[in-house]
Amino acid sequence: MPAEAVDVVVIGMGPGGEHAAARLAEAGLDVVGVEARLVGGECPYWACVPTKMMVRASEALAEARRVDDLAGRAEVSPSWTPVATRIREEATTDWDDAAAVERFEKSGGRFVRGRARLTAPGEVTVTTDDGERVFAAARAVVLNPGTEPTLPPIEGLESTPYWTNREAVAVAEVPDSLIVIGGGPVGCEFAQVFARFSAEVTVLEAGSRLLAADEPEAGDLIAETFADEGVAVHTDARAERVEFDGETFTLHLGGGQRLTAAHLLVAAGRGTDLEALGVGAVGLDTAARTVDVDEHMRAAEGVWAIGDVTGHGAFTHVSMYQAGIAVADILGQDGPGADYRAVPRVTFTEPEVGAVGLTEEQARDRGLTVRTGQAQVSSSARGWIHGAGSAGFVKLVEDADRGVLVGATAAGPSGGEILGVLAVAVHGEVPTAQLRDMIYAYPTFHRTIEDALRDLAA
Ligand SMILES: Cc1cc2nc3c(=O)[nH]c(=O)nc-3n(C[C@H](O)[C@H](O)[C@H](O)COP(=O)(O)OP(=O)(O)OC[C@H]3O[C@@H](n4cnc5c(N)ncnc54)[C@H](O)[C@@H]3O)c2cc1C
Ligand SMILES: NC(=O)c1ccc[n+]([C@@H]2O[C@H](COP(=O)([O-])OP(=O)(O)OC[C@H]3O[C@@H](n4cnc5c(N)ncnc54)[C@H](O)[C@@H]3O)[C@@H](O)[C@H]2O)c1
Repeated sequence: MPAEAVDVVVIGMGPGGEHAAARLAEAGLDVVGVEARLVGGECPYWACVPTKMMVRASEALAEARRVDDLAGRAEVSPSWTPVATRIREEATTDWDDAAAVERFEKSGGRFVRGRARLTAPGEVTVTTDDGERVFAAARAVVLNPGTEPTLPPIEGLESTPYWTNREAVAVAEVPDSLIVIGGGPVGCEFAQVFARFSAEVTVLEAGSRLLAADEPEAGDLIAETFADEGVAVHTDARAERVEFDGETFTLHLGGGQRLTAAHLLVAAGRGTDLEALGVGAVGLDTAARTVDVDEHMRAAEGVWAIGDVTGHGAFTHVSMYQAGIAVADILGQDGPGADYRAVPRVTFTEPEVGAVGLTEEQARDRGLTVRTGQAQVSSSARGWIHGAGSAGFVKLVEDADRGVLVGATAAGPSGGEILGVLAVAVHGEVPTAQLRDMIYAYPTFHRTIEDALRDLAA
């Protein structure tokens, strides 16, 4: 089959791929964007956007339940209908990407629905419903395949109707009971949402704490909140076998312990099948977990990779940031390379856990002279005024030799928003002495940063 000559093929149109494909097409290149599922990727249809709509609704319930403490009396009768409707109609247009495809085509790109793989340097073969198409990309192939949920090795799991995030965002009704395998960001966000809508939820985490990528204090805080809200958490726990009898899942843990629930959500991490993507055809390791890229996102001669697959943080903002760098490089423009010192991340539980840069442990592992400072939100004037729902803390990680922050966590009410100040401090390497001289508005939650700076100096 003769190859169709093009300038660029983008494989996978997640947030970064869609952005890169459109910008390159607008720059006048002949761009083919290939997407197996929906243009926009995981984020708008099965991840960030619908889950944050769920979180928003569950926070409204939690606030309403605090009325009794603060403002009289409120009866709360949760209903999933407005959440499911919003996700179906507003967020995903019933999981239809027609508008996104049209937007891309208006930018000048050509869209192909299908599954693509590299078959030779510069050559991409796409399997579509109508057969195979081959493209020869003269200038660039951009890989943005994202990740798929990983199935943990639990006997019997594959033959059960377990959920991943894709089924969980699309539910029409809240499950009566739910076991969540995995206490990372995905598991914790879903667990709290469904519990606040009255599901009986159990989280099973193989490691010793929730939110393992964050400061231990963050995992402890979420575990305490879950205990208060009736979410059962089993850490250092692994399922060995699972059965489904048509109504109930039974998970067999080590030591004869069993857990049962009507539904099972697998949130045990994510990965990419690099073999299926054909990266071996350009000399890349098909057995690796991620595609190594340089600071301009170059993975091999004529191949750029962006997004989750690069292993620099599985976040939409990282994918978009990398897309911008790759586009500039492909267009031959000068520009700064990627800088990951201040990657912000927010887990949208309540308390919200915002973090940037290194954790204390990561900073120590790098051999830095580390000083930390910490303060509780509830001890600040605003936390005290706020009352119910004010749990949280700010933790600062300083490179004491240089007197700058290299990492920080803001957990609590609006933790992800307070993080903005800390991200600037880490990114700009603002001296901690200068942060101490700043004026922090009274009485805001972000004044907890000032308290944590005082603790850092003590
Ligand atoms: C439940 C959940 C909640 C999340 N919440 C947040 C959040 O609040 N904030 C945040 O920043 N991040 C969040 N994330 C992470 C975020 O979804 C991803 O980081 C983001 O989607 C960027 O991913 P990406 O650009 O690598 O590609 P993806 O969004 O994964 O898209 C890749 C696309 O490539 C397609 N594809 C793959 N292989 C091929 C192929 N061979 N041929 C053609 N097409 C292919 C896939 O179908 C997919 O559409 C969340 C993730 C999950 C699972
Ligand atoms: N708000 C956000 O920005 C947001 C939200 C959700 C996801 N994400 C991104 O998506 C990525 C994937 O998230 P995730 O939570 O699926 O993955 P994760 O890798 O962060 O967490 C998975 C957890 O599952 C546990 N686990 C693995 N196997 C297990 C088993 N057999 N039994 C019990 N526990 C097991 C792991 O120990 C780990 O703690 C994250 O890296 C994150 O960057 C971001």
